[in-house]
Amino acid sequence: MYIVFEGIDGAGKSTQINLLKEFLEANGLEVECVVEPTDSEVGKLIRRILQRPDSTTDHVQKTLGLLFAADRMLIMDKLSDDKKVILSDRSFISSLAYQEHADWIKVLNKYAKKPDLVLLLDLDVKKSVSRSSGEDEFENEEFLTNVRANYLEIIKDFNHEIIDANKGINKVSSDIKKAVAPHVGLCKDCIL
Ligand SMILES: Nc1ncnc2c1ncn2[C@@H]1O[C@H](COP(=O)(O)OP(=O)(O)OP(=O)(O)O)[C@@H](O)[C@H]1O
Ligand SMILES: Cc1cn([C@H]2C[C@H](O)[C@@H](COP(=O)(O)O)O2)c(=O)[nH]c1=O
Repeated sequence: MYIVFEGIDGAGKSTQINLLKEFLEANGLEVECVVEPTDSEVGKLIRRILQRPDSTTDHVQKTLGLLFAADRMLIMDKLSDDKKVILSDRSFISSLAYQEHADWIKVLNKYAKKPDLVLLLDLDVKKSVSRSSGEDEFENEEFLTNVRANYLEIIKDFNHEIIDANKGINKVSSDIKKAVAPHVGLCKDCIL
């Protein structure tokens, strides 16, 4: 089972993945977490580029689209272990939302694994900017407003749940557990 967390910067993906991992393991499931960009040499290059002042320009966005596609190929083997629940912090859906909702991104990610379930943590853009470190040039209101709009359109093509990430951490966690439970054979109504 390959479950992907998506959402704009600061939506709570890392926080919620850790809480869901604890919950699933407490219920006897084997869980592995992955994150994009990865900690590979490609991922490290990506993170350096994200901090460049020109990272939101068209040509750098196209460079990032190429690099993200290559970076995620390096973890493809991890995503196909059917004995585990794989929780991923981002996927090729981020490339569609952040770089461009276009065929060239879909072709580049032809071999990327399609998620069994996408949890879109939908957050108000102003909250995103206020929660972000400000290290990445992406973390600005105008850019993230466009990314959020892209997500709400793109997500329709996937098996998904939209989670209101504006709520408190524990309420968001409860909503996520209820959304995931039926997909992993757990009782949804047993979750507070
Ligand atoms: N529901 C919430 N309410 C208030 N603060 C939250 C909530 N969820 C997460 N936070 C806080 O917001 C910040 C970002 O959270 P987190 O790193 O989990 O988000 P993220 O989606 O992984 O971010 P990024 O995509 O930028 O890595 C952290 O300081 C975290 O404690
Ligand atoms: C996978 C992926 C990520 N991004 C962007 C989104 C974020 O602004 C940064 C780093 O991600 P993090 O969750 O903040 O650690 O990279 C992107 O533009 N395209 C992608 O495919």
